[in-house]
Amino acid sequence: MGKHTLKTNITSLQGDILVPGDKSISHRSVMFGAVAEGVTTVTGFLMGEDCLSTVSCFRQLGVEIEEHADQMVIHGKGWDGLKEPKEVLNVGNSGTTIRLMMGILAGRDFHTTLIGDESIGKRPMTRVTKPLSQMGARIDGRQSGEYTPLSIRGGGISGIEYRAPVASAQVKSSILLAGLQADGKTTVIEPEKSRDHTERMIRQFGGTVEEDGLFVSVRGGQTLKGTHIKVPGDISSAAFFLVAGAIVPDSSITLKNVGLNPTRTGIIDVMREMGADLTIEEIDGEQMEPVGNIHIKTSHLKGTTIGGDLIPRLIDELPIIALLATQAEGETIIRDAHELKVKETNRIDTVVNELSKLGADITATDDGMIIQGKNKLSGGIVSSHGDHRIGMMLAVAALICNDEVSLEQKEAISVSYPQFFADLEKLM
Ligand SMILES: O=C(O)C1=C[C@@H](OP(=O)(O)O)[C@@H](O)[C@H](O)C1
Ligand SMILES: C=C(OP(=O)(O)O)C(=O)O
Repeated sequence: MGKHTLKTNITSLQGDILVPGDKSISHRSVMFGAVAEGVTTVTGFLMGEDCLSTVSCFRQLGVEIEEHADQMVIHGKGWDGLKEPKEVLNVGNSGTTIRLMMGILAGRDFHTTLIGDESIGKRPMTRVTKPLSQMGARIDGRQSGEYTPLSIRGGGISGIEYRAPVASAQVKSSILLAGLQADGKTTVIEPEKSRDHTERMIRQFGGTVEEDGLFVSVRGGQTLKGTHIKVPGDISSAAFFLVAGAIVPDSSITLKNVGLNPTRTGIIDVMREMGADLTIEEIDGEQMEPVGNIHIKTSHLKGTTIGGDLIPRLIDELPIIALLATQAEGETIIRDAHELKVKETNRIDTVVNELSKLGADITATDDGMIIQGKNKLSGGIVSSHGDHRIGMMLAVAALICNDEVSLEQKEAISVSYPQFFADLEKLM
């Protein structure tokens, strides 16, 4: 947990980055592969700590998963192929792992206990335990099922119609995964549309899902069939280089093989609105998920307002967008982003506190932040607070700092982007 001196005063970033696999899609490829019948092969899988937590949990549930240099091979034996684990399952730092897995376990007639790291222990779980209990799963946990450790005994569940109080793909996916095993029909109604990788993947594994605006429904008793998944690059990882390219002088970067699912491209809309010099070349129209190359150059930016149904389309990018806003002309307002408070850290507080240490003019609000732009950043000692996205945002901030910057808890970055510093170096 040592201190790491970051590169500062960078005069140019040039080159190409092959963006690592999408974290959301990598998790789902293992989960769907595990409950499908037959073999699933996955290329482009993200070897980040979060996705490896998913792999280890499903191995403990009796699923054989082979890790090769070029692909993952998952030997699915259907829903009934999952077995009661002998030990507690540890999801590490991964909210996606625990919430989606609860949906799968809700349909399984055996007992499982789930734990995670210190950060997971503070993240709200009744958003999934409540609807899954309504479906008939027996779940308990610390503070009436709000926090880990959680225990679940599933099986014999029935479909529900559920109005989700927050736009969350983890909540939606958890309920849909339970719904695929429930009696009758299950419908989730979201306040705003969240990422739809689960819906796409149900279809790719031969299942059926109905979508009608903010309504998503599945019927129970569906058998899924193993398939091949080609995981695109993660736009949430690309985001750090999109912002770096826009704010570091004399830069020109191409991000290759980036997933361009419209439920994830909020950052592109915002950067264009702010005046970023960004172009996209779409490739390979045959995949379940659209993919393209994004080119970014040093840009003259102006402030903007970000809120409403745009928020779920860029929720994980808000820390790096806050940094972008410090370099824009005028004020940027981020609102309707309460969800930032329940991520790996309270991302409103960590972004505001850490960027303030570097000299940014940024204020926390109840549901977001307000940033005054055209701000020279200085230097200082900052921390990721164990949050990968905060760590990477601070490393990008350092590139434009005049004085020395040291980063504490740098290792958190391996959760979603183990090669981050190696990729950044390539551009210098
Ligand atoms: O479903 C997913 O893969 C994710 C959904 C989002 O969380 P919420 O569902 O809590 O919004 C996002 O922040 C997370 O990084 C991944
Ligand atoms: C919030 C995140 O992930 P998770 O919820 O899976 O921990 C993230 O990756 O920014």
